[in-house]
Amino acid sequence: MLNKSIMDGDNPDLTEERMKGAFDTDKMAAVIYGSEKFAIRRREITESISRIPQLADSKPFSFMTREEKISESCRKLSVLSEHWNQLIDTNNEEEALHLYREVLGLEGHAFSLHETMFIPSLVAQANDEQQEKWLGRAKRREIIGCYAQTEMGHGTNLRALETTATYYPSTQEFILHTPTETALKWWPGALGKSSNYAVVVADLVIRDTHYGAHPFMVQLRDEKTHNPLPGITVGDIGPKMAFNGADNGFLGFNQYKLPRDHMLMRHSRVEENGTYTKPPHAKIGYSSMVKVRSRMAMDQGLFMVSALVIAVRYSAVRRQGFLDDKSREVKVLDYQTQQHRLFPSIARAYAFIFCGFETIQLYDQLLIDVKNGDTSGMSDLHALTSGLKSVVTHQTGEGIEQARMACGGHGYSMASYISEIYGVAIGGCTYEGENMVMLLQLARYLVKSVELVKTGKSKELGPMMNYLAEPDTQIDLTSGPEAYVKVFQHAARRQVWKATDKFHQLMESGQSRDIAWNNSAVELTRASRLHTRLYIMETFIRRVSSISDVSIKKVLIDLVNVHVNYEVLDIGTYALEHVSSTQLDSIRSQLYSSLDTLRPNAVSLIDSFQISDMQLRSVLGRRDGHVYTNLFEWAKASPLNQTHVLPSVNQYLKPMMDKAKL
Ligand SMILES: CCCCCCCCCCCCCCCCCC(=O)SCCNC(=O)CCNC(=O)[C@H](O)C(C)(C)COP(=O)(O)OP(=O)(O)OC[C@H]1O[C@@H](n2cnc3c(N)ncnc32)[C@H](O)[C@@H]1OP(=O)(O)O
Ligand SMILES: Cc1cc2nc3c(=O)[nH]c(=O)nc-3n(C[C@H](O)[C@H](O)[C@H](O)COP(=O)(O)OP(=O)(O)OC[C@H]3O[C@@H](n4cnc5c(N)ncnc54)[C@H](O)[C@@H]3O)c2cc1C
Repeated sequence: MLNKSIMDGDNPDLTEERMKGAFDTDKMAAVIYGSEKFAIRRREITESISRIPQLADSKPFSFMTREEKISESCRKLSVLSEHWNQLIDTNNEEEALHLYREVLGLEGHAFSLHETMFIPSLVAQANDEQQEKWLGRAKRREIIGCYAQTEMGHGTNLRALETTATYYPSTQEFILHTPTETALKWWPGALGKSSNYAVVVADLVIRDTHYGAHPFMVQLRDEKTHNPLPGITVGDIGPKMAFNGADNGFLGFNQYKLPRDHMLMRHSRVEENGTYTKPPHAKIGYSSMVKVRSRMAMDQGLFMVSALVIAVRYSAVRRQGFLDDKSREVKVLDYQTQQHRLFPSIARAYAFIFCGFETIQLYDQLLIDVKNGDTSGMSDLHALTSGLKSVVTHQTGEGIEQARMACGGHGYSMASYISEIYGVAIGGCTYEGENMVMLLQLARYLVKSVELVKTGKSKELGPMMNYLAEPDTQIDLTSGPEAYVKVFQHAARRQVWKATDKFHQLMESGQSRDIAWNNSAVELTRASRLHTRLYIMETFIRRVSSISDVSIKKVLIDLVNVHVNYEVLDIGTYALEHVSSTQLDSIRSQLYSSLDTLRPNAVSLIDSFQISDMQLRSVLGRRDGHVYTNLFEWAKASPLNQTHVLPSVNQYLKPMMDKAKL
């Protein structure tokens, strides 16, 4: 059996799709998740979880209030605490994340930021003694931590953070203080009610000199009572668009005293007498953000996949309208418009995940390099992850919204769960740096690269930048996916040069650097997007070329074909400067035929992610495909349907109608 999801009693339409799959979904899972070993571990963990009934959802998330969601995740965390070691290798971050996704879902929980930013901050920023003191406690979950940086008045512009940490040599203490309302920390996940510790980012002040943002380890709550400590104001910021299982919080300090050794001192130091040692790289304190950004291609890819699993399975069982055969309605997946809506997103999701693997590894390597005193890779990774987080979050949002619409009316119901996936995913357009701002960070790097080429220093170009120095060449579109890479290189190069030239010309015309930058900003962000999309395409092709299994490679090449054709058409206005409109027409035809080629493998391609029903939390997207029965059962379970007559009807509607009758 090639598609390992086939089971007796499933919806026959889905079984038919699974029978058509031309490759082994377990083997594809091994490619997706980086190794056969990890793909197997994922399945084992899912299987073990299913044997612990207390880890199941006590009712569908969509019927829970915010308070119930928070209580439910805490209940499960306490159950999990009895089983960590038997379920996962606790030192393996990917296993832990898989466990969290399965059991707790994507709406957030008390440890949302503990694993993703609190522990990584201690790993990257605390010195050995500090790690000795706190890291073990954090890893054993004796304490719960978060990452408190953003303030009500400032998130993007870190240099303007108002919270101060003023050092007093006489007492060898810092005083943490929130000088204004806008200086309140605002947004940090799990800060409001769950965390008792936080890595707090504050402006370091020594003898009236401001040294800028530095990280501090701060206890917020009493370890016995969980009450806020004196001098600390902390609470929840209220409901959000999604992610409501998390208690994003506010935090204020009133002259709060902190011992000197609570500043995280791996890279910068404050001595007892107040002498300050600066870090080896000015932005080394930003590493926790780079860590999360380096994960985002992977995590967003999985968000998009979740929506696609739902939409593709549903499209294979939803029958509406006729094609050739007028005796039976067709599966909506057979419509070209449906395929055009969904398949390019499947391709992007695979591409994002392959990119994600690379950037996660690059971050891990950077961590080792920095520990050994080599900070030279920081700028490259910052530029790459800034562009990547912006492009993948935007395209993931687009893809999830298309998936919702592809499910028609039922997509709009919480039974599909797509609206929640969408709400959580698009948070990524904002967190870890607002997308426009991060595209402009990459643009700085691109502009500097062009300046290197212009001044004859092309040899100094960073990785991925050599194409900026190359001349335009003739493109032969029949030569395979590499030709499409060339189209992207031409388009990205032209846009990067164009934006840089504009910026330079404005400065030459007398505008200050900052004003000229702002007046070129839209063109600069376009350059960053094209550059990043080129990187995604190259990585996708490189990864697929490296695969040896013939049947897996074949279907992934089909997917690459969908990707390259779709992407080039999507940047049509830029591509037109390098390919003729006749060539674009032929790309269009190839896209339509590549959708056709992919069609029989569509369900197997999304089944290969092996996202369990528990993790998916979608009634519409369940593996068994019994959509209508499942939907009806779900609606019957709605709290509104537990009585025939609601109290509000008796209290308001009936008297109103009765009065109208008089
Ligand atoms: C199936 C389901 C699957 C489930 C998956 C589950 C996954 C879980 C996901 C859900 C979890 C949710 C977690 C949410 C976490 C959110 C946490 C946050 O937002 S925390 C808060 C996040 N907050 C933010 O992200 C705030 C965003 N803001 C910032 O990061 C900064 O203010 C800035 C970078 C924009 C500017 O900084 P500024 O200091 O003003 O610097 P200048 O502009 O003046 O540039 C000067 C030079 O520095 C250079 N450089 C800069 N950075 C770096 C770097 N890191 N390195 C190296 N270099 C860097 C720069 O290139 C330039 O170089 P050059 O050109 O001169 O050569
Ligand atoms: C779900 C979620 C979870 C979060 N979790 C955390 C957390 O755990 N810890 C934490 O510390 N923070 C957290 N945050 C906060 C988050 O990091 C910030 O909201 C984010 O960095 C954006 O900053 P901002 O809110 O100041 O946006 P702003 O910068 O105010 O953005 C508003 C607009 O101004 C534009 N803009 C701003 N500056 C520039 C510029 N220089 N050039 C051009 N345009 C500009 C932006 O593009 C945007 O259009 C979270 C946020 C969300 C939504």
